[in-house]
Amino acid sequence: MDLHKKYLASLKDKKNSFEHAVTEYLRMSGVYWGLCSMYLISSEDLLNKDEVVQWVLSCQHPSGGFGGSVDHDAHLLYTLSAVQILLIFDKIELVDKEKIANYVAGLQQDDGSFYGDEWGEVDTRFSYCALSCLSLLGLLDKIDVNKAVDFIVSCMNFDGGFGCIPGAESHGGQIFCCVAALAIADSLHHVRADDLCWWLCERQTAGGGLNGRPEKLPDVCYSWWNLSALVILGRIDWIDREKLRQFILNAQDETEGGIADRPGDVADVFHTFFGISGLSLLGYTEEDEEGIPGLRRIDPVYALPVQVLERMNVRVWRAV
Ligand SMILES: COc1ccc(S(=O)(=O)N2Cc3cc(-c4ccc(C=O)o4)ccc3N(Cc3cncn3C)C[C@H]2Cc2ccc(O)cc2)cc1
Ligand SMILES: [Zn+2]
Repeated sequence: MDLHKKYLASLKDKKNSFEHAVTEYLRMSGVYWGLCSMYLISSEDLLNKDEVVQWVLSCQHPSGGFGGSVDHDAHLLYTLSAVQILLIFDKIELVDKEKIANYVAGLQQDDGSFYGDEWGEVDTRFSYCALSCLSLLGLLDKIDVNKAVDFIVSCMNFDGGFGCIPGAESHGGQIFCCVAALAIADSLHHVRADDLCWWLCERQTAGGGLNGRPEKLPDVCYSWWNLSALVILGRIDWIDREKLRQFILNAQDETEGGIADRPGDVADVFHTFFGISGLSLLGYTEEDEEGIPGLRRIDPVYALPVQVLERMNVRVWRAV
């Protein structure tokens, strides 16, 4: 835990690294992954709250949307990340919620789908970003939720999984987005839970890690994508939790801190966040028996600390 705290706190000082330069376009999400990781290991105090909040606000456009960095175009991905950061810091009152909600609602299409931004890419990832962002702002009534649900259901495949668009293959990342979005819309009855959870538990490989599609290598981030869907559908016991826990712990960098996509690879903030979140979902938090001291609970639907959601009176997910 101490090494992970040092790793996460050091990210703000690595502004000249290659990785920092090539991930400028998603910096808003990178800050959310880093900050939420620090909160989950009870070390959010290591960040300069006012400095981060001012930077987030400097990325907002007149449209109400947020870009991935200063002077970057507004996008739904980074608008959600900005709202999540402000909620973790309890500073959402600094923004005009209606303005953000109007930006998000303006991206919904006639078939219920969402563009990621003005350039028109459609992906079920963006359906999740829209429903999660509006739900967190308490403004779900700004969109046609029934049509949003219809589009998501149109992306369901024979295997019970979901893809980016109708007819696209099932993928762990899209399955999280669609199942969590349907949960927010109180529409989980559309999910063929046994078929989908069979597909999800089949994603566990011999080494204990989960992959995102059949025949692919296991990857720590699917400890979030696949596992959160299993938790939402109440079937976490369909996988071997201890073997998955071991896979995540083996992906830790024992010298520098951080967690990689799999054992032996270089750690990054993306996989550090999803590894810590996976351990939290597996029930190894400070509230659980044999839990990791200092590890807090994460909500499987909103990917935010449960304590943050409870402070906001947003309904926290309880497995069915
Ligand atoms: C290293 O190659 C990639 C490939 C895709 C991407 S991505 O932006 O399309 N994206 C998010 C993502 C981020 C990172 C990363 C490393 C350091 C930082 C600093 O903030 O961020 C690394 C990977 C990654 N991927 C790729 C990936 C993860 N596991 C397997 N792969 C191939 C995911 C990808 C898609 C994505 C997921 C969530 C999200 O909110 C936005 C985009 C980024 C780097
Ligand atoms: Zn990954």
